[in-house]
Amino acid sequence: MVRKKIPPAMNRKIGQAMHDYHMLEDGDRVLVAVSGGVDSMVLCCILRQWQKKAPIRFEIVPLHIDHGFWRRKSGESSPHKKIFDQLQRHGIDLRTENEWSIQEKERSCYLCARNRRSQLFDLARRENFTKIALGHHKDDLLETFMLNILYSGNVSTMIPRQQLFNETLSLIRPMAYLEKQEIYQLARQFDVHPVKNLCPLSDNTRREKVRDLLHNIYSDEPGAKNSMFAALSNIRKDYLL
Ligand SMILES: Nc1ncnc2c1ncn2[C@@H]1O[C@H](COP(=O)(O)OP(=O)(O)OP(=O)(O)O)[C@@H](O)[C@H]1O
Repeated sequence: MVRKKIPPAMNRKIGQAMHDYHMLEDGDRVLVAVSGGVDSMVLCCILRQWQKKAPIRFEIVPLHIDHGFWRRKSGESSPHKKIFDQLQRHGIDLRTENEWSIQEKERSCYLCARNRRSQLFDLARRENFTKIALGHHKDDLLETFMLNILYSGNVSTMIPRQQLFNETLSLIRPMAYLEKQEIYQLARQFDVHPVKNLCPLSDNTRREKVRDLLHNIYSDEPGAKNSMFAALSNIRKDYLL
């Protein structure tokens, strides 16, 4: 059975993130970036529920960028219908665009993600969207923080709201305060299932390493996740080099 109501504790976290970072305003047009993974599909369902209840009016348009990996696998069909059907049950229409083409011999995770990002920005600006919503969550933010410390030598992460193009467009991450486990719980409740990513490349070894590392830290020290997350907004500049 599909239960659409978001449990109050999770709804409070979403509301807190929205409030802390002024994510939504009356009249917003929100382009929701949907990969077909569980996070961005749950994000769509959350925004749909908020749209029904919020005292402000905003529009949501979920968009999937099809990288076309399925074309190279026999028997596979486009992810559009698999995502579309699931979101339809929540009263949401999915739009799909083919990715801007990339030379196959040049394809890499970095290039693919950069290309997708440019395509999202371009479409958002051409069609007067005010926000692009992404499915990142608290665990993603902590992983990125660790990745940047361990491999890039800087202290930073993905921020819940990022202003772009003279503040005419913002990237928002409404699930910034939700943990991955909570997103899985919502996925079961909303009855959404990830659509398999058929990308033949996987350049995620560093992220996976960091994920394992963090998992071990959290198992040893159950309070560590919240403490690390709090540290992201408690910078003592006088005690840094
Ligand atoms: N093909 C795509 N089309 C549209 N948006 C995308 C696509 N791929 C990724 N995104 C957006 O970028 C976010 C981060 O992408 P990433 O590949 O890191 O996904 P993820 O952490 O596995 O999350 P998800 O479960 O949503 O795939 C996604 O949550 C989604 O909002």
